[in-house]
Amino acid sequence: MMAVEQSAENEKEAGEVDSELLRPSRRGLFGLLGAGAAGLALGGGGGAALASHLAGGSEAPDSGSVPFHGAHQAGIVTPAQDRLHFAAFDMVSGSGREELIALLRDWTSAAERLVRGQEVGTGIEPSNALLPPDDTGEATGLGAGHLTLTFGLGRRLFTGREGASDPDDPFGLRSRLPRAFEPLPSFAFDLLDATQSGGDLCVQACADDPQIAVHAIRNLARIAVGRAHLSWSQLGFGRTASTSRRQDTPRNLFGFKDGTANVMAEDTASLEQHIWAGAEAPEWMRGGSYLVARKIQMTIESWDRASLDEQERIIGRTKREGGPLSGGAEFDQPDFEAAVPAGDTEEPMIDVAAHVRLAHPDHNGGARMLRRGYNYVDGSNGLGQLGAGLFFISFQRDPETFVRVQRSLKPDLLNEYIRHIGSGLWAIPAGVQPGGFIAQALFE
Ligand SMILES: C=CC1=C(C)c2cc3[nH]c(cc4nc(cc5[nH]c(cc1n2)c(C)c5CCC(=O)O)C(CCC(=O)O)=C4C)c(C)c3C=C
Ligand SMILES: [Fe+2]
Repeated sequence: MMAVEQSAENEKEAGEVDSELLRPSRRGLFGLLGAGAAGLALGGGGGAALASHLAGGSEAPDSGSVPFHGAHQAGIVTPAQDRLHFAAFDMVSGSGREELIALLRDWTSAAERLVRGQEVGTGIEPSNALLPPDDTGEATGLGAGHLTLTFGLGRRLFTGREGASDPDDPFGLRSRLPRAFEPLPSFAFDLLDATQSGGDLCVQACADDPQIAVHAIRNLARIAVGRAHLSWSQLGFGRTASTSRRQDTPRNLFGFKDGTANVMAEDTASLEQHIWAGAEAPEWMRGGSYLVARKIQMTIESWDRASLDEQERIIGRTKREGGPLSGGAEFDQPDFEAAVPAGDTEEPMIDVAAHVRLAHPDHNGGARMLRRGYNYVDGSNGLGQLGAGLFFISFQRDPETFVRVQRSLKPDLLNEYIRHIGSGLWAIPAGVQPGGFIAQALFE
C-alpha cells in the first residue's frame, strides 16, 4: 500500500519525470530512484510503474483528470470545459464488424490514457527509433486538462449505406437499431453542407486547453487509419452552456448569456427523465443519450447593427443580466402571459416569436435537452465578415426532442441572423466499465 502510494506520488509528476529522463537533474534522478526503490519493495507492481515511466507514460491520473469509466460517458454532465475539438469519422469501405470492434477497443485503450494526461501507446519514444512514436507529443507535459472523450455511433453503422442493395449490413447491427434512432428531417432554413455533416462515428473532445483536445483527436485519427478516416472536424473556443450550478453562465457571440435554463448535472431527476435513455431503449443504449450537433453560422456583422432593444426582443432576455423580459433575475422563470398596454390593446413582454418563448418546454410539450455547445470562428470570408457562430450540441433521451424544439423555432426572430450549415446525430452508448470497451454491449 505504502509502495503504491509512493509510486503514485512519483507519477503525479509524470510529465516532469519524462523530460527529466533526457536531461536528468538531481530532482529527476531522485524521483526515479524513489520510484525504483518503491518498485524493489513492491516487486512486480512498482517495477511496472517504473517501466511505464521509462516508456513515456504514467499510471496515476493527473489531478485535473475526469474519470473515463462510469455508468454514463463523460463529457455530458461533466462541467463544460472551455475548449472543444469535435470530430466525425467514416468507416473505410470494405471494413466490417471485426474492424469496428477492434477500432472501438483501441480507442478505449487510448482514451483511458489520454484522459489521465498520459501519452498513448508507448508514448513519444518508440521501442525502435526508426519507427514513428505512438504518441504525437504535443500534449506531453500539459496534464489532463479535464479532457473528456465522448464517443457516438452514426445511424449508417446500423442501416448500411444509402442506396446499397439489401442485404447491406457490414457491421451486423441492423437488428440492433433503436426505434428512436430516426434520421433528422430537414428543417426550414437549413443550408447544410454535406462536408460538415454526418459521420459513422463521432468523438467530442472537451478540455481546458485546446492543444489537449486537438492532440486527442489527432491521435485517435492516427489509431483509426485503415479502418476509419476523419471526415470533418470543428474547433470550439468558448463554452456556451453551463452543465453544473457551480458554473457561471457564459456568453455566445451575440453577447447574450447562454445556457441559463439548461438541464444541470445536479438535477438528477431531470437527467433521468429527459437525457438518459431508459427502458424504452435497447439494453445497450440504456444510460446513453443522443447527441445532436448543428453548426450554426451567425451573421454577427448585421447583429451588431441591431439596436439593444431589438436584440433583447429577439432573445426574450436582457443582455447584461440575462433575466427574462417579463421581469426578474437570470434564474427567475419567464412569465409568457405578462403584457403591457400598447394603445387600445396589449403587447406581450416576451415577443410571441422570441427565441426563449419558442424554445421553452411550455411551448414544446415539456421537452428538455442538455445543451453543451461552443462558439467558433473559422476565419473570415474575405468580404469583411467572420465565419463565426455556434457549434450547437445537445444531448437528449430521444432525438425527437430536438426535432420538436427545432420545428417550433420556425418563426423564431433569431432566424434572420443565423443559418444552420452543418448537422449530425449520433447514438451515445452508456459509459464504459473498467476492462470493457466503448459500446461493448452492442456487440454481445
Ligand atoms: C433546437 C434547439 C436550439 C437551437 C438550435 C438553438 C440555437 C441558438 N440559441 C441561441 C441563444 C440562446 N438560446 C437560449 C435558450 C434556449 N435555446 C434552446 C434551444 C436551442 N437554441 C433552449 C431549449 C433554450 C432554453 C429555453 C428555456 O427553457 O428558457 C438563450 C437564453 C438563455 C438560456 O436559457 O440558455 C439564448 C441567449 C443562439 C444564439 C442560437 C443559434 C445560433
Ligand atoms: Fe437557444
